[in-house]
Amino acid sequence: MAVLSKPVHPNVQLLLENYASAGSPRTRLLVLLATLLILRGRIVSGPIDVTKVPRGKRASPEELADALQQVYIQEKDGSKTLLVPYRDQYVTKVPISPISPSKLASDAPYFPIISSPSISSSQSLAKSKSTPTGLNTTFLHQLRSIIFRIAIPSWRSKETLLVVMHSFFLVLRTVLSIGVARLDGRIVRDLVSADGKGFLRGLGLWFLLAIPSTYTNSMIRHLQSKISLRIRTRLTRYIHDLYLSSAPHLRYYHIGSELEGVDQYITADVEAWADALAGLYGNLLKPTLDTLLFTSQLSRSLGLRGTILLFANYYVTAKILRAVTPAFGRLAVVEARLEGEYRAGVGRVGREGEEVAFYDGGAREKDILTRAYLRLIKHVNSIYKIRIAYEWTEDYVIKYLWSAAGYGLIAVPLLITRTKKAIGVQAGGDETGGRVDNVVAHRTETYISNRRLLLSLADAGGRLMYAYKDLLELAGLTTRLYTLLSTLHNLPSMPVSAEGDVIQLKNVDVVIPGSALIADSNDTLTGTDGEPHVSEAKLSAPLVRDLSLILREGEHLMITGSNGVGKTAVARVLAGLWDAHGPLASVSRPGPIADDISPSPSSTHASYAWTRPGVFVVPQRAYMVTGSLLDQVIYPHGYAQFKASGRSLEELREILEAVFLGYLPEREGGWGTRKEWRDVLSGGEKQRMALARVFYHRPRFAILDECTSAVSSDVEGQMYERAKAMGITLITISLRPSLMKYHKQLLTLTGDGSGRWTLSRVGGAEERMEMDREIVELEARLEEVGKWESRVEELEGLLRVRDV
Ligand SMILES: Nc1ncnc2c1ncn2[C@@H]1O[C@H](COP(=O)(O)OP(=O)(O)OP(=O)(O)O)[C@@H](O)[C@H]1O
Repeated sequence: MAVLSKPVHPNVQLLLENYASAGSPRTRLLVLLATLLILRGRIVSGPIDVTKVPRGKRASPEELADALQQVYIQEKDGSKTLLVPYRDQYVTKVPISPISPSKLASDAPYFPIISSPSISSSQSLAKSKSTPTGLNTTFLHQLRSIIFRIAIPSWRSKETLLVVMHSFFLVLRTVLSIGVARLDGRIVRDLVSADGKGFLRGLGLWFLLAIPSTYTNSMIRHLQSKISLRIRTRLTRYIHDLYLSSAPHLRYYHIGSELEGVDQYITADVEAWADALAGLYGNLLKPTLDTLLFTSQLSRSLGLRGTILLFANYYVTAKILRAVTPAFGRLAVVEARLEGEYRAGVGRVGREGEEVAFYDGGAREKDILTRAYLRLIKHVNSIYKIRIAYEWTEDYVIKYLWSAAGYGLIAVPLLITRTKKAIGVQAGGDETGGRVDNVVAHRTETYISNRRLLLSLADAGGRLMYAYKDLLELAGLTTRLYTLLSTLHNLPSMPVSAEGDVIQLKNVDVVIPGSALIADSNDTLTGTDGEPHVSEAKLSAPLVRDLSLILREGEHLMITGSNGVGKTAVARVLAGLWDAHGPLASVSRPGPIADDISPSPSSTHASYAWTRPGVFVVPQRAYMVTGSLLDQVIYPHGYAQFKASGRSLEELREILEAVFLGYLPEREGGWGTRKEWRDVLSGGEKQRMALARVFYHRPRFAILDECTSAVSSDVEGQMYERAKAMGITLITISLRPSLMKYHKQLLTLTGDGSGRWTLSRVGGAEERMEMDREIVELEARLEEVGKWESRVEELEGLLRVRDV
């Protein structure tokens, strides 16, 4: 274990030696506690996977600059070490090991979708697995899957060590509580029997015992927070790996239609679940232990009758409280959902602020947000109301009923057993006054100890009841978390298309996925690969029917057709975002290819080895990533990949100049400037930046989806020519006829609802016929010009006559 491999602290060495030579058990106990105090720091710092640069060693400016640009070190085993700047002077190294696909695949069977028969087949995946949230076997199954597959995957994990330490301190606290109860009784006994020395000794011990007691309390809180944080980290990393999976899964893309408010699930729900689980362990273990130990302690002095009464008390209490406990789990689920809706509303206004401002839509947005907030608050208020009755009953039962029962139980030994003995002793007539005092002192000691134990017992009972409520809330949160995980695990992935040198679509029906992700066993056909495939009968009419085309390098294609006809839908199929339907459908795409690239035809820079992506899509809405100006150009690559590629800033500047954005680094204060680029760049600048990415990556095929609509025609033309000169084959989706001349093929989607399409060569017979038709039309119109002119003259003549 890493903790034990560290050199032993000199103070610990000294204490261990003292421990060996210590005489009395009490001294040994004190030495042991002091040793634990010193070891604590080392044990607790053990499970953290953040290695700090040694204290005092500051990072060099280069290291800091690298860290600021999010550089990571790629390790040999495939993991990464992220360099995170901290306190402006240090760099923290955070090792990140991605979860292997085989681990994800082996976990998938543990997260099946639980379908409810009451849900109709047309409802989505997530809705179909809404399960009752209570303490039932479903909950246990879900909890077990999340804990043992993700949160604490192995008994040798650091989380286990933390749980063991937490358990140790929880037991220690209970043991110390019993010690305190005993000592309390002893002090009062010495006081009653006027034993000054004993009283002072007891007081001294009291202060000594206070040290480990208070320390134990703070350690319990500390370890609980640590466990919660570690569990949250594990879950978050796991979910990130699943959620942000690359093709063919693209779960972040497909989950949108399945689960609303995914951000709420990933952020707030994961945190709440980790907190609830870590808190519940302590809240359950401690009072359970307390109840067991205190009960065994009490039963010694209460005798059989008292013990039976004590258990009768427990039974009645549990019955009453179960009857009045509301469905906290279900309430927690609804609260989390409403919280998510409100949060999503606030996020939307933040994102679309400018659009809302142009419409001056603040008042309308306020209405929407207020409505979402009021729905949430109404629910939270109703929970508070439900809680009043529950907490009132709980307080009454735990505080007053238990205390009354406690008095009764204490009276058993005092009034019956001991009184008889005392009377018997007094009746003997040979007792001295001192012995009577002794009896009273012992009776007081028993009373004080028992009373303290009973108070602690009442406290433990209260905590157990709270833990029951927490358990129900955990059940609710578990349902939410499980819903997220099972949805992520069960999203059908797109079939991997064949790789070739050309883009080829054969007999493809382009269909809106809508009902395409129902993984219900009744509606889904399972393919030979075990992945769920969608029943064809469920799908709506195709936007484009039986599409077949082959696109070789250099055969630039333009896709056109009226709005909403399905042009982008074709691009989605080409990019592998949508499935290709049809009994004989097949898609093949070119894969990445290694190439030696010289930066630009005119450049003096040395050429470099570069892997050109097969297909690169520039979407209709320009996307700006969080990060520096440099990050915008190289997206989806990061700074580390840029550095590793050996490409230079000079080359990036050339690329920006090619898209007429050469002024940006100066205007924005350099390549490293971080801004909200979505707002800083104009619409046209964002579109040019998107083309700069195409020039940077140099894909074999680039799909440009109306991504130059805000760029002036001359600039657009120059960018098109440059892309072609770089050897990029263009697939342009556009309604602008002026772009046709840069392409060799034209795919026209007719858009009459039949899904028909035509593929023609630009400048080919069909296009010439089209032009001829247009010329005939225009000539016919020109012939009418003479008639219109004479009519104008006629009208002007009439007006002149009227004026006279
Ligand atoms: N995720 C989706 N869910 C439901 N319908 C969708 C979805 N995506 C697209 N559609 C519908 O499919 C049709 C085709 O959409 P597409 O974006 O391909 O149109 P387009 O031809 O590119 O139009 P435009 O020229 O306006 O960009 C539209 O009617 C659209 O409403």
